[in-house]
Amino acid sequence: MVGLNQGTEEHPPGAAMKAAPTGESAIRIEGLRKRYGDAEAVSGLDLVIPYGQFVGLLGPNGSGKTTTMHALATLVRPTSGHVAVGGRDVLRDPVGVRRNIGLVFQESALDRNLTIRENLDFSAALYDLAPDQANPRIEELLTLFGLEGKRDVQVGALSGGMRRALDIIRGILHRPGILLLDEPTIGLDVLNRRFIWRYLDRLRREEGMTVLLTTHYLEEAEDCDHVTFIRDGRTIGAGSPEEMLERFGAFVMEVRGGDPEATAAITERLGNPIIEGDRHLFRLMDPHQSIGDLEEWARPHVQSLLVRRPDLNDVYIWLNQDPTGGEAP
Ligand SMILES: Nc1ncnc2c1ncn2[C@@H]1O[C@H](COP(=O)(O)OP(=O)(O)OP(=O)(O)O)[C@@H](O)[C@H]1O
Repeated sequence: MVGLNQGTEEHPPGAAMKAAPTGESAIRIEGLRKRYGDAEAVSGLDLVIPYGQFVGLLGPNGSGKTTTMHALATLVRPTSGHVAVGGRDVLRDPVGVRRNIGLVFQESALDRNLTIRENLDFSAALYDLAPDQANPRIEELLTLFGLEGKRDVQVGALSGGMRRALDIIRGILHRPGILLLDEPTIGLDVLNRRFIWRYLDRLRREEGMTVLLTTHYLEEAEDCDHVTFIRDGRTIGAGSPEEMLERFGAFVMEVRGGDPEATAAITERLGNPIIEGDRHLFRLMDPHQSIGDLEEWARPHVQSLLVRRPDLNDVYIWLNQDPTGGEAP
């Protein structure tokens, strides 16, 4: 991948910023704390991301995801701890950090009164992209995202989905080596979400881009190399999605609307369930455990009963109810 920024001493203009400069991690967070008055938004977070990895930072509302992203993007000053991006410390070299990252944040960075093209030209200028570098890139991305016919339309007149696509174009215009995505697909329909993920996947594979993602759509994190679940600003579980699913169990028996007798009988066989609304999730650790008789007995006593493979949504619910659950055995 060619870095189109103006360059620094280590990365002169046009130098290849192929992901993996010597030894450094793309992202290194050590003991990050951020306090707002008496409240602690992030409480000692550690996260190290090697170059080229796709990592999900997952957690409920208010768990500290955006604050962490903002600390990485030099928008929030850590109260304590050490944060480095692309080998650069966010406090000592914020300009160097910003030059090498792309941001797609919850709040759009677009100016609603400018047209698409004006927004992108402005962004290109911010990253010191020369017009002969920026113009083909802008046109390529507008075409790819189906916005080429709208280049002269004011951003305020675009649909929410188009604005989000434009936010993403803006985030990757300068070919950053490291991309921070804070709920990038919020508000997009399924087709647009899939499209954007296919494109980001291509960028990762072809250009070795490092991606840190927060999302509430946990299926988007299934392709991550690593996921870190946080709550109250602390890690409550971390590993590859496969490892997390394995720790959760081989299968899950999902029961809705069971009468108390049925729920008690299943609990006796399978252990305490994870309860979410009217759903009881029973974890089956042994893939060979025979439960056919239990299923048959329970079916008439419940509204629905399904035995299925677990997914990251199950892991998320489990860890939020049992924050020690995600620790490696
Ligand atoms: N500028 C601020 N001033 C005071 N408190 C803040 C500020 N920004 C965040 N917080 C608090 O810090 C905590 C973490 O917020 P943060 O936005 O990082 O969570 P989040 O995990 O990104 O949530 P969501 O999923 O809702 O976006 C919350 O309790 C929030 O109220």
